[in-house]
Amino acid sequence: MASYDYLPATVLVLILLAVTGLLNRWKATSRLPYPPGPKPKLIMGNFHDIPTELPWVTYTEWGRQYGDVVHAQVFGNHVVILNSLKAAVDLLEKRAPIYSDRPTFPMLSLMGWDFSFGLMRYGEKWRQHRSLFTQHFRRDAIPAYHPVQLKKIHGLLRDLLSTPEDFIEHTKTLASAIIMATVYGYDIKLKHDRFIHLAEEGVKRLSEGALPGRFAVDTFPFLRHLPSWFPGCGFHRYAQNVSLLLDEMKNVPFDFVRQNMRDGVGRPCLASELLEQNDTQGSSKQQEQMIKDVAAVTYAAAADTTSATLDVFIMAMALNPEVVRKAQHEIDTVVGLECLPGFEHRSALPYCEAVVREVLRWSPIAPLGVPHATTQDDIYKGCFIPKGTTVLANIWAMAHNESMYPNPDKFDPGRLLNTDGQLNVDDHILGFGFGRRICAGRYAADATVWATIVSILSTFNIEKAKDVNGKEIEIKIEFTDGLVSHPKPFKCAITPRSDVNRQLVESTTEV
Ligand code: HEM
Repeated sequence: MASYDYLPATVLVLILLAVTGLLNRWKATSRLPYPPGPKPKLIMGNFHDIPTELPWVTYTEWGRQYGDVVHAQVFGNHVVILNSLKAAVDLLEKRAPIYSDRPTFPMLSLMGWDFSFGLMRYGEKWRQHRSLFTQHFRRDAIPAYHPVQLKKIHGLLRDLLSTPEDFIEHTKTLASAIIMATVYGYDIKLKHDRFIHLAEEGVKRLSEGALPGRFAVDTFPFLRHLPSWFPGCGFHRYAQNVSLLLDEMKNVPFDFVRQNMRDGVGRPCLASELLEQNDTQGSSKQQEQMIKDVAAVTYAAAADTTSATLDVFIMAMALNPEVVRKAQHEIDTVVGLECLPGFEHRSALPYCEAVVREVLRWSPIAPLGVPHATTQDDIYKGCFIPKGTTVLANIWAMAHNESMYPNPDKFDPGRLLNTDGQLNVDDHILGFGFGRRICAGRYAADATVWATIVSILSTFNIEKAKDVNGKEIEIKIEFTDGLVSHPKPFKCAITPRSDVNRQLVESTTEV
């Protein structure tokens, strides 16, 4: 047939194009070096140089040795670490169109976790999901959540009154309770809550499954095409189980919302609002799936981050009694002793605001943010950054930069205030990340964290715990590894400031 006559020529042209492309790429790469970094070994690259424990500390050290932008390579994959705010702003914000992708891991999509727009590739689907989320979590939408946030925070105060030693459990419950109430209109039960169990399991399997090196398929993606009975391919079964769990995690709370809407007992919440819109507009199944996905992302992104931040706050207070006293003095002066603080007091509490900002700076709970990735080759300060590079913002290094924050390990809210006691201009919260992938829930997070911190400070003292001999138990400042880094368990004493405060907490009601 005539069309076959063109085949050899077409193949030749395609080969020529490919060779030219490769040549161009080779020329670019051979002309310009990658950013400086530890010398890679053959095949494995820097696999053995990348630490599994507290990698941000090693990356900060690399920053001192090699500069603000450090390059490493793992089995041919490029990784660039940004150790300064300037480099993060230059690349992740000013060049956002090409630095807003997320790296892909075969295990992530096999498990079904790529439903989350927080981990999704940059593109149209991500844009739609993020925009749906933002409608409900943009700055001016947050005041609608204040009543539910305060109600759940008052529940936390009651929990701290009855079992203060379980404070880590209580901050976790608070973070979950706020999210479940705002997203699904659901009040969690304290023990054995099915929704929370599903959500926690889903998030746990994500951190286990996405752990670098846990499954060979992430290093050798071709393995995904081999059947599950093939030796070393057990990851298929693991992924399938997680995927079933995720389906339940997304669907079960929605069945609850739908049932309540039908019974007319539903409370306004994100899911019911979205479902109503969807029903009245007669939208598609695909639209409903997007609503379920976006709602489910919220739990995954919000619960752990918020509770870890509150645990950092409690640790910082136990270590810094003078900060507790100053903040309490400010609250007593502005709010008085007869009531609990509310959002209307916020602008009159600059010292407390500085405490919140210092908590987020002193120990950022996502020290390396969430990895970004490049969608095009790029050149920065004379160095070549290839398309597909994983880009890590070392938030920990930026927050501990001595020239911006002298004596950075010291917890000192005063560094964020002018001499007149008002907040200084440093209001860039590094802990929320950068550019188009910046934390989409930051306004909700900020409101919850602020209100919890001032509510606890207004009613409780936080001090080091004492042993049976009355000797203070030292607190080790240690954090866990992982995408979200929590303080390692520590003991402290959380006691009501006075009988008046105790009664105030007791007088808050459950309804
Ligand atoms: C103090 C608590 C929180 C901290 C420190 C935090 C921090 C972060 C960070 C560092 C990122 C990655 C940013 C980047 O890629 O540059 C992120 C992403 C995200 N966060 Fe948060 N977060 C917090 C709470 C929340 C809450 C309460 C919600 C939901 C209500 C939320 C929703 C999200 C979402 C959806 C993303 C993914 C954004 C995207 O990929 O487009 N976060 N967060």
